[in-house]
Amino acid sequence: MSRLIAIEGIDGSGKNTQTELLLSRLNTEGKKAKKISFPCYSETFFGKEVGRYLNGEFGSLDQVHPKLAAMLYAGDRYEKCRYIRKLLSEDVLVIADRYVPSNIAHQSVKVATDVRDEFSKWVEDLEYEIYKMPKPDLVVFLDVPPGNSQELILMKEKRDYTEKARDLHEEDEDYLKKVYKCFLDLSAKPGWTKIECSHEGRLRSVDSIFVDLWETVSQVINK
Ligand SMILES: Nc1ncnc2c1ncn2[C@@H]1O[C@H](COP(=O)(O)OP(=O)(O)OP(=O)(O)O)[C@@H](O)[C@H]1O
Ligand SMILES: Cc1cn([C@H]2C[C@H](O)[C@@H](COP(=O)(O)O)O2)c(=O)[nH]c1=O
Repeated sequence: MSRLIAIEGIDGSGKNTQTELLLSRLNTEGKKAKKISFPCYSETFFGKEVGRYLNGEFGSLDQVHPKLAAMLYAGDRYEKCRYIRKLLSEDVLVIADRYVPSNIAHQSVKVATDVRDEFSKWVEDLEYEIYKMPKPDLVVFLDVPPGNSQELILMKEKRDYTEKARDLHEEDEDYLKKVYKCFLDLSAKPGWTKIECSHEGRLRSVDSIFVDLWETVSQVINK
């Protein structure tokens, strides 16, 4: 059972929370599973540079060309490519807390709408063709609207790469709204499942969201 499952969503949408629960449930069920989180801020050469980018050290959001930012994230993932391939070859289920779709959603919204598809294709070529990253078998979008996620961002623990409560991406609410819309559009594509994490404007509980996530993942791993 070689499977790569990516959990996606905007900043502060509960990806870490849900991927930890998923890993623990898979282990309880006796499945071989590992979790990997991107960016790998402290482990990889490019991950450290991503931290500097998100701390604003290379310029503001509109000063850093999205292709250059995307290349930092892609480089970080490429440094983990061999590890992921090894796990998959050993039939270990790999749960990715963010993967290539994060690069598409977060970087493509910085370019004009008429060239967004072209930009997304460029990211896919870079990651899947040039770097030969394995493609995910399932992408789950945790649908938390930006209004709900802002509170969660502020609940996060301090990060090593920044002293700020909100990093370069998180502090720009208009940008996060565009990223959210982009994820919504992507989640209609084949291979994606969307989980609605809020109801009537209120965030659902961690446990109830996990019920839906487990049902979605079970269908893929039991195929
Ligand atoms: N459904 C929920 N209800 C209430 N609090 C939640 C829920 N999901 C997550 N949280 C809390 O929100 C904060 C952010 O969650 P988490 O770190 O899982 O998000 P994330 O999507 O991984 O964030 P990021 O990608 O920006 O690092 C944490 O403090 C977590 O405990
Ligand atoms: C993997 C990846 C991430 N991003 C963006 C998404 C977030 O705004 C940050 C990472 O923050 P987190 O709190 O550590 O999740 O970076 C991106 O633009 N491209 C990517 O590939």
